[in-house]
Amino acid sequence: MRKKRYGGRIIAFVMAGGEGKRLYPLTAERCKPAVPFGSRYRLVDFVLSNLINSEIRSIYLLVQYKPQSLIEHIRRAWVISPLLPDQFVTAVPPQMHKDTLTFKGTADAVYQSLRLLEPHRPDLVAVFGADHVYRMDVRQMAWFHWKQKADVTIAALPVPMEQAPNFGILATDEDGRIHQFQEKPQQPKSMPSDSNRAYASMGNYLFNTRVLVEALMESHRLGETDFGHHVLPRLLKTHRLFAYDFSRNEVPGIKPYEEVGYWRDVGTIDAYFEAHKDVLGEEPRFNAFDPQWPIFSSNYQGPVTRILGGEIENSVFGAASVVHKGARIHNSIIRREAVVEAGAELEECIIMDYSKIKRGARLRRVIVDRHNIIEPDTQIGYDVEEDTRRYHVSPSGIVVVPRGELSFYARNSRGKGLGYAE
Ligand SMILES: Nc1ncnc2c1ncn2[C@@H]1O[C@H](COP(=O)(O)OP(=O)(O)O[C@H]2O[C@H](CO)[C@@H](O)[C@H](O)[C@H]2O)[C@@H](O)[C@H]1O
Repeated sequence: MRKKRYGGRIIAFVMAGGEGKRLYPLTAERCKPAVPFGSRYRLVDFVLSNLINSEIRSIYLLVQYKPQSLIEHIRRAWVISPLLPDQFVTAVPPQMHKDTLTFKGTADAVYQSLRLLEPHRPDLVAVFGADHVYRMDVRQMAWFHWKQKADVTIAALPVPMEQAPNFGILATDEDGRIHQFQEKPQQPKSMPSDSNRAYASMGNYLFNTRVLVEALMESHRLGETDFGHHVLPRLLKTHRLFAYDFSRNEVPGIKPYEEVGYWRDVGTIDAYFEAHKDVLGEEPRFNAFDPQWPIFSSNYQGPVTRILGGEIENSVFGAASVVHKGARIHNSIIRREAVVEAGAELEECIIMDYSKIKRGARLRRVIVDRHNIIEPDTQIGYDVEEDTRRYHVSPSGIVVVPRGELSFYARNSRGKGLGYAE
């Protein structure tokens, strides 16, 4: 497994300002990195866990769009230790220097935060996205970067051709040196070895610190704002850019049945829904509960889940949920403090925190966002026309019930909506 180690100092900027338009309505009130995932995570937990497990523990999280849920989550879940000042996850809003009130793009976000590097004097800066579900040992990428004497290394993996226009697409020499980079090309080129797939950037970069600082100062001067569109194509002409093949990354503890190099950009409701299927089953494609590579999240102190009866198959539950007698739950994910009442039926559903599915309601292929009450005997997922009138329906027919309104608090028996589920 991992034999050689990179010995320099690495600081991380995690770009967590994404609006996630295609995940609407899950991103109506929160940024994409704060979108809940699985039974207890938010999307940002994956990149943060990967960095922490890779011993990169000085992390600046660049936030912008609707950041409140994300900031609250970081405050509760990601305090490393006040005794270790070099180990932190800090949310950084736009610095409002001169003319800038916002981050104008990913490169501008890092440019505005460059001063934060000064006290650390890192050898490398990891600039990572915050929106993906995966496990990665970043030390292996750093070792590759050092060995190749790279200025910039981009983590990359093959994707099916039909998805390629959503990504930065690379072409490399045999040793991984990049000779072409196109951000989201209309007509992507396939890999020479596989005409059905293109080699895509994962949006995770390692930069030699000086190269990054000089490149971003130049970008700022030129009015460039984005890594994929501007900075990387320009650096390609003058510097050594390499692609790190993510399929070679070996995460300790991976089970034989798991997909090697599992990585999902859950950018749309359909992709988000599909990725949830990967965490279910006796042999899940992606197992987030690996003691050798833990995915950390909030440290919840409430009660455990209570199952009072019902018929349950292939489903996972967050803490403090309640399943009443006579409920049927199949192939579903029930997050924290959710309640499924007697006679309610859930088939392939994601029920988020603090939501209640009342007696006799039937839901099929539905995502219920937080703080909702689904009234008794409601049917969702059985009549597309009706669902389209009332909710959001994705191209493949997944229904999303948006986050509950403030009236939820008034309707909830405790008047607050945050008591333990009953
Ligand atoms: N203004 C801003 N401030 C702070 N953070 C911001 C931001 N705008 C976006 N982000 C964050 O930056 C990351 C990249 O998001 P983008 O929307 O810029 O690119 P996209 O994911 O489309 O492509 C990118 O990621 C894909 C892989 O998903 C690559 O293939 C592609 O080349 C690359 O550009 C995300 O984590 C997002 O949350």
